[in-house]
Amino acid sequence: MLPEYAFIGRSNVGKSSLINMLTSKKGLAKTSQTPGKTQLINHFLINEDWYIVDLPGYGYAKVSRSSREEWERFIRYYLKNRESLQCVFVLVDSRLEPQMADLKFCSWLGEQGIPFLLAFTKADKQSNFKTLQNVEKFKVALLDYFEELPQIFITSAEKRDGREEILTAIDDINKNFKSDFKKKNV
Ligand SMILES: Nc1nc2c(ncn2[C@@H]2O[C@H](COP(=O)(O)OP(=O)(O)OP(=O)(O)O)[C@@H](O)[C@H]2O)c(=O)[nH]1
Ligand SMILES: [Mg+2]
Repeated sequence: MLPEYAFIGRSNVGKSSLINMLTSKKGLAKTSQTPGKTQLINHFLINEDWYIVDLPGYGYAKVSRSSREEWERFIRYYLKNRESLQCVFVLVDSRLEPQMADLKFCSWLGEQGIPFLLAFTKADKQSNFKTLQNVEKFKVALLDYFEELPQIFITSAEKRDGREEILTAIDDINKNFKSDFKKKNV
């Protein structure tokens, strides 16, 4: 069993772009200007060591309500039951003020005891000041739901910002995963 990391966020937030940036393989995860491009759970094996999972965006309004609800049920089922899932990267658009859909999703992860990290996307689209302002507002809003804040990354797929930080965080979690795994086999 290999450790798995799920990337999720609202439609068009830049999940597939961030995955491509992290893996350095352009075109590995399909990106698009049309929200809703990713409609399946896509697994990408990285270094034969761990998986990234590209999930379809939540809150995508253009598919029918029933198929959206079905997908959301499926994603929630996957997140709750996937044994190899180490943590979830919740992607948040750094250009926006805190969005209810994102906060609710984080709160749901918290209720389920699913560990998550936050990655703010598209930081190249505005000034650093504006990005940090939105990140700060999001933190304040999260504190309504959590006593402690998760680890936060500020990223740009365009400029490849945040790449080392995220890969280092994944590496650290992988190390623990491997030692646990070994213990069980001795
Ligand atoms: N400038 C800039 N554009 C970005 C960045 N990340 C994504 N984009 C653009 O945003 C759009 C959506 O990106 P995707 O990676 O397809 O988003 P997604 O979250 O996978 O979308 P769905 O699969 O539809 O849910 C594309 O036009 C990307 O080029 C970024 O860091 N900077
Ligand atoms: Mg996508």
